[in-house]
Amino acid sequence: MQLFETVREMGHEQILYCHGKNPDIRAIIAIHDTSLGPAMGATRLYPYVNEEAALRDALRLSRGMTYKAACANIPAGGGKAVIIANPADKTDEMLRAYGHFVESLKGRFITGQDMNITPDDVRTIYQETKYVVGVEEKSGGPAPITALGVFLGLKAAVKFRWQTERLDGLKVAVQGLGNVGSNLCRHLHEHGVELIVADVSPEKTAEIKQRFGATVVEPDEIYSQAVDIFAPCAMGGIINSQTIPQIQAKIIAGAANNQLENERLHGQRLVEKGILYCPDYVINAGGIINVYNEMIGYEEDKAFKQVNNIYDTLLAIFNIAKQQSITTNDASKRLADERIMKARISKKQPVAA
Ligand SMILES: NC(=O)C1=CN([C@@H]2O[C@H](COP(=O)(O)OP(=O)(O)OC[C@H]3O[C@@H](n4cnc5c(N)ncnc54)[C@H](O)[C@@H]3O)[C@@H](O)[C@H]2O)C=CC1
Ligand SMILES: O=C(O)CCC(=O)C(=O)O
Repeated sequence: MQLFETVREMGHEQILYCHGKNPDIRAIIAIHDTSLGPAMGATRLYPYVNEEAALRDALRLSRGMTYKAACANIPAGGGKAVIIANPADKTDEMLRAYGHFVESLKGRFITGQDMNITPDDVRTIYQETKYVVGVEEKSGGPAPITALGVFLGLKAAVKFRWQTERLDGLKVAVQGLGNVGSNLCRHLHEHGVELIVADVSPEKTAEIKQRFGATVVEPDEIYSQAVDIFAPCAMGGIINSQTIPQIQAKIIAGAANNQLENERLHGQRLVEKGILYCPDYVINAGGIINVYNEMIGYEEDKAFKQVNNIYDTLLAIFNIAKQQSITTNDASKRLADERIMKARISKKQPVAA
């Protein structure tokens, strides 16, 4: 990868490579855009196959955070960090060393909990830096409110597609039953939805089967299920040339970041196949909305009101996409770009930064 060429093309401001020998740590903090405010984005720990895969994930995730904050109308920029490690090798020392790197950015980057980072880990990082959100004593982990936002976004998609407020009788396939996926299953079950689920963890599938009567399928069988809605709540890149031909659902509404492997190509393929796609960074904004509110002084009512807006924002995006014959992903990106551009003009920054 030509690093400077890539970041120029994607619009990143800064990439910080964090390295330590004792404790052993390799992490990448990517700051995409701070036109709207300090870069916010949680930290993911993952055993990436190589460093390029980790960098690519950090670059795409951080850019998604810029669009996410802009579409949610939150005065925050986009950033994200990845720690390259096997979850089994995670130590408190590693997390504290990582906290030092976050602290060194003096608030330009504010982080929280993504995959394989637990609320206890957030507390450990918090020992070294105050630039951490989603701390248990404040607003808590953002996953339940992210799941609520995804649920509301899914309802907006059902309303747009089938002109109904009701979900009972629908079948939803949920991929990934972690912090967000399990909470989404709860909302759907409470509204009479039939669940088909998959996770690489047999403990998690067993729990969701027992709690909500879900049907469990193998991870690679989740795409081809005869369902109304597919809800990806695990890794990104899962909507691609291999999976699109298998998908029978008419709506894709899930929490995973960066669902489209190639935004232009696969966004267009979904349109051709008549599948309504809820742009990930719009439907999964509940987390950033909640942690942003924590940062400015948490008021639960205010945060929930903003999360409720996800429903209307998505309906507006679906309508723009329909009227302008563009993909829903392009419609949401236009909304984000307009807001970022306005902020740059009012701060007298170059508009094409
Ligand atoms: N936690 C939050 O508030 C937010 C999370 N997201 C995104 O939502 C997704 C899920 O986040 P969390 O629930 O917090 O993560 P998590 O780590 O709690 O859950 C992920 C789940 O996916 C499962 N999984 C991994 N690979 C899989 C595969 N190939 N097939 C099926 N299941 C698989 C894991 O076993 C785990 O149960 C991630 O992409 C994350 O970036 C986005 C916005 C906010
Ligand atoms: O938890 C955070 O720091 C912000 C939310 C986030 O990272 C995400 O939406 O992916």
